[in-house]
This record gives sequence, C-alpha cells and structure tokens, in this order.
Amino acid sequence: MKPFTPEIDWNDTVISIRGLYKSFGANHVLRGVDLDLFKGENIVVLGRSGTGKSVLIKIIAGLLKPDAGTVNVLGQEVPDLGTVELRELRLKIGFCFQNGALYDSMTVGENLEFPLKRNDPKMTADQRRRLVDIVLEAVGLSQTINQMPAELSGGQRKRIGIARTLILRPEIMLYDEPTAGLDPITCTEINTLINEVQKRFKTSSIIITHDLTCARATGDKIAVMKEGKFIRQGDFDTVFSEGEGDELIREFYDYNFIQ
Ligand SMILES: Nc1ncnc2c1ncn2[C@@H]1O[C@H](COP(=O)(O)OP(=O)(O)OP(=O)(O)O)[C@@H](O)[C@H]1O
Repeated sequence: MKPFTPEIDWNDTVISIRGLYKSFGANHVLRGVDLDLFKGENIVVLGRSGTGKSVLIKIIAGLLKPDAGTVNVLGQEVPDLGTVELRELRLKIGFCFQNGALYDSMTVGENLEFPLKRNDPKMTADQRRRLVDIVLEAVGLSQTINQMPAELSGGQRKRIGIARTLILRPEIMLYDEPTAGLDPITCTEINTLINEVQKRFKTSSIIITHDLTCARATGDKIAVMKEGKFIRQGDFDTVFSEGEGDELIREFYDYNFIQ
C-alpha cells in the first residue's frame, strides 16, 4: 500500500461533490455521488466500463451539466460558471489522456511549448525553453527534446504527455488510465512518476484506472464506483481487506483479475 502522504492538507478540499445525479434519458448514470479531494491527495476512481467515471470527470471540468447536486472545484460551483470563468478554471486542471495526446508532426520540445504559446503568447522563447527543461527533467526525459513522438516508447509518450500537462502548472491532475497498455515495469515507473508529481508540483489528483497495482501504488484514497455511486471509499487495504470485502467489492476484484 502507498505510504502515508504527509503533504495532504486535510483542511482544504480542492474538489467537493455532494448528491450528484446525471441521466441521459432513461440511462441513469450518476445516482448520488459524494466525493472530497483534499489538497495534495491522490484519489483513485475504480469502476467497470460504463459506470460513469468519464461523465464524472466531464462534470468536474464543466463539460457536462449535472441534473442535481453540488460540484465545488477550487472554491467555485462549477455548474454556475460562465464560459470565461470555466476557461480559467480549466487552466488549473491538467488532463492526462490515455494516448498522451501528442502532435506527431512536432518534436517533443515543440509539443511541450505548444500549450505555453497558446495560453501565454507574450512569453519569450527563453522563458518557454526554461519551463520545457524543468518539466522534461521532472519526467526524466531531458534527452528527448529534439525527438519526434513516433521515436518514443509507449511509456515515454505517457511521460511526455504528463510533462505537457504539467507545464501549465495545474493544481489538479486528472489521469485517465495512466498505465493502460504498458508492461509491468513501465507501469511501475509511471506510478512512481505520478507520486513524484504529487510531491514536487503539489498537485491533487484523480486517477481513473482498472489497474489495481496502479491503484495501490498511487492512491491515498480509493473510491469504488458501481451503478452510479461510490460504494466504498478509503485506503486500499481498507477497501479490499478480505474481512470487510462485501459482495460488490469482491465482484469488482474478480472483474479486475478475470478481464
Ligand atoms: N454525452 C452522452 N450522451 C449520452 N450518453 C452518454 C454520454 N456520455 C456518456 N454517456 C453514457 O453514460 C454511461 C457512462 O459512460 P462513461 O463514459 O462515463 O463510462 P466510464 O465509467 O468512463 O467507462 P470506461 O471505463 O469504459 O471509460 C454510458 O452508458 C454512456 O453511454
């Protein structure tokens, strides 16, 4: 299990969700979600395909409106925000997509500079280069600055994807299946990197995964979603301890290892 993370501020919630409901017609996807993400904390969200994890993330980012409930992110009630406020809020949220979302026609360095050019056109080339150097060093890939994404391994692409998200210094990181499709050693490296990012950049994170090894290594808290709500939240051992494992948790555990 992940060791206790002293950096977590248990008095400061960066995301606080209460009584969240979302349906699409007769498809009742979220049915009473409650969640607190504390400053500096990593929460892992586990759940079968189609349980509503992506819908939850989209509501947090203001891309979907909930039917009922409150969604407070960094002190703001997301469903009430206008377009400009939402844009500002999204700059504080870093999305790490499964494929790294790199542009194949740009070098690693250009990929990393891209969000800086878009968000701060006044930044000088020197300033951009300094920030590129910092995030590349943070993910351990300084030597790849002039390489093309096609020349990178899957694990390296993930790292560069994380670096590209970090370069805007988000307060919240959202990782979508960070270890999907990677070999076990590379998975371990990515898990370590997620924890390093948490400490070094003082980020709070939501990590969506089906990978229980990733969940155990990176999650200060595990939240298991089933049928539109969290059926259990706690540290890994508490959630999966045999004695306390109820039928729903065992089902999920089996699902993970049988898939
Ligand atoms: N914009 C939408 N319109 C209609 N239905 C939607 C929409 N977005 C999601 N859904 C439905 O909501 C349900 C939950 O989808 P979601 O993508 O959140 O699942 P998930 O838990 O992220 O799954 P996976 O692990 O496969 O990514 C699915 O039944 C999906 O079809």
